[in-house]
Amino acid sequence: MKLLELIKDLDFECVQGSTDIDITTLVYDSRKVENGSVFVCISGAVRDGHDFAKDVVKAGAKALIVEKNVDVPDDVTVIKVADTRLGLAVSSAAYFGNPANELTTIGITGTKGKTTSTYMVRSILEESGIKTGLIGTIESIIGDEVIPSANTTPESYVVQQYFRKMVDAGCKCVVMEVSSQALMLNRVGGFVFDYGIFTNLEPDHIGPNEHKDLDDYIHCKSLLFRQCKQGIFNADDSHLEKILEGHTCKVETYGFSENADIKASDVHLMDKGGTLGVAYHMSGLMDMDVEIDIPGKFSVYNSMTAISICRHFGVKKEVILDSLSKVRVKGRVEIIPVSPKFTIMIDYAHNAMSLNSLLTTLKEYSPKRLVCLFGCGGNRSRERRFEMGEVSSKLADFTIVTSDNPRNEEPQAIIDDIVTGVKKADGKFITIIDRADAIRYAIENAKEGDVIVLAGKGHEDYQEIKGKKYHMDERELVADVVKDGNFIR
Ligand SMILES: CC(=O)N[C@H]1[C@@H](OP(=O)(O)OP(=O)(O)OC[C@H]2O[C@@H](n3ccc(=O)[nH]c3=O)[C@H](O)[C@@H]2O)O[C@H](CO)[C@@H](O)[C@@H]1O[C@H](C)C(=O)N[C@@H](C)C(=O)N[C@H](CCC(=O)O)C(=O)O
Ligand SMILES: Nc1ncnc2c1ncn2[C@@H]1O[C@H](COP(=O)(O)OP(=O)(O)OP(=O)(O)O)[C@@H](O)[C@H]1O
Ligand SMILES: N[C@H](CCC[C@H](N)C(=O)O)C(=O)O
Ligand SMILES: [Mg+2]
Repeated sequence: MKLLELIKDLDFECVQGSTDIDITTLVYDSRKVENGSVFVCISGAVRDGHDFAKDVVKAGAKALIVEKNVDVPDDVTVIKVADTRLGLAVSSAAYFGNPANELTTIGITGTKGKTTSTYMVRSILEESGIKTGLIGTIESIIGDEVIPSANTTPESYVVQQYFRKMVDAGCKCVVMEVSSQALMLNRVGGFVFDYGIFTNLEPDHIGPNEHKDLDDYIHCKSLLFRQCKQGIFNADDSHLEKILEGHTCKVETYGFSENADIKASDVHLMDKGGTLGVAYHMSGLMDMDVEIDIPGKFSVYNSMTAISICRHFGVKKEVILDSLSKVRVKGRVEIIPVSPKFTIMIDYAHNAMSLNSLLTTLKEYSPKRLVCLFGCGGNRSRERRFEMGEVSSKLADFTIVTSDNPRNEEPQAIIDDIVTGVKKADGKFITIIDRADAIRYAIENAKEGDVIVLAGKGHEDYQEIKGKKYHMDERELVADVVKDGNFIR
């Protein structure tokens, strides 16, 4: 491939060398450079790719894409752009032959509900015969291939690479989670989404290496709607007006609001003995009764998100209802069958918003006792700890404070922060630093009618301590306790 072909859609200045050269690979990690590579210098959170300019030339790079000046031999082509992350996105799209043009692309953004909605969309579209790829927090699904995720939205090069693989695997469509960080860091640059969806927004991801403040967080989320053709929005969210600022897409809404294009009403929570679910009526652009075996009022929103999208594909109502009745998402209100006398579920709520909506909705099922077990991630927003502590203390009847992924922080220090929040609301609690011990305590002390929530780790099968990931799957921890049998049955 000629270098010019790769960068033709970029706004660039050729500082030295020629654009009429053959290149082999496009790379943004110096360790992957080969003879003939183009190296994109990214100024990251930890390292600066420009610092590797000399090394990559030694390793065979024939061209560099930069945003700062670099000192390399004259025969190396240097292309300067304003933003190398955007440069990487646009050149990656070209490198993989602009696969987004061969797919219907759906991007879902919002603080919560992205993962759940993407699986619902994929389930409905696949059931109706539309082969659909998925990219998100848990994994990416490309035909039969499943790749575990490091980020909710991967780097732009990986996004384009997965799109290409999806096209090659016969996918007609892709549904992906678009995090605010991804929008901030141009991971989804270089193409226009066919559909952009906004689920909801609450303050989150504000801190070092994330967003500098709430306005920046909102602004980044709003960028999706300058980069999609059809926007679909939660009409009930108080931040909607700001999210719509500067939008260039067509607008359609869903929610409980009178003026929503797709409206929900008559919500009934269902408790079928061990299975918690929800039913509601949908009217407006779509008229149908919906029933799903996933608990929570937020399941109404997530399913409305999915149905609003799938409506555009002309999917039949029966297919929608059938696939929604089957869809389960790992670690999202995932009920583990242990005893008919109490309910235990694994969930991914790891901030105040999700914990609040989860516990609020579970309370509506009128459990005899709501028990909430959680910890908070180290090297993440400290505010989350106070807030989650307070939310659990307020809403749960009993809180078990334990560890999540301590990362490089002291587990006890994180727990102390959570306890500060718990004490603010005066709820009953216990602290058990080891998560396995805490889970054992929760089950062995379960009472009839309890709903026990293991919050925060969801699909994760590890615990990260001081830079190392140790295997830890809550399903296995629960099974270990069940094996010993010291609980009510
Ligand atoms: C702070 C942040 O967002 N970091 C992300 C970012 O890393 P970075 O580019 O800043 O990496 P860096 O280590 O500083 O390196 C800079 C450049 O130098 C290059 N380099 C580095 C070393 C070397 O020897 N040679 C070399 O060339 C790197 O390849 C890179 O191009 O780009 C990487 C690739 O896309 C991401 O994996 C990484 O996510 C980290 C792991 C992370 O924790 N991100 C979080 C904040 C995040 O993005 N979260 C969102 C939302 C999660 C949710 O759903 O709630 C997400 O989408 O995952
Ligand atoms: N629509 C919603 N509104 C509020 N809370 C929700 C909603 N959907 C799910 N939740 C709660 O948030 C948790 C995470 O949901 P989900 O994984 O679908 O969201 P997400 O946007 O992908 O989140 P993340 O950014 O953490 O990956 C769930 O386990 C549940 O407790
Ligand atoms: N992708 C998010 C999820 C964290 C989930 C929770 N288990 C934690 O470790 O805080 C993050 O890395 O911030
Ligand atoms: Mg997610």
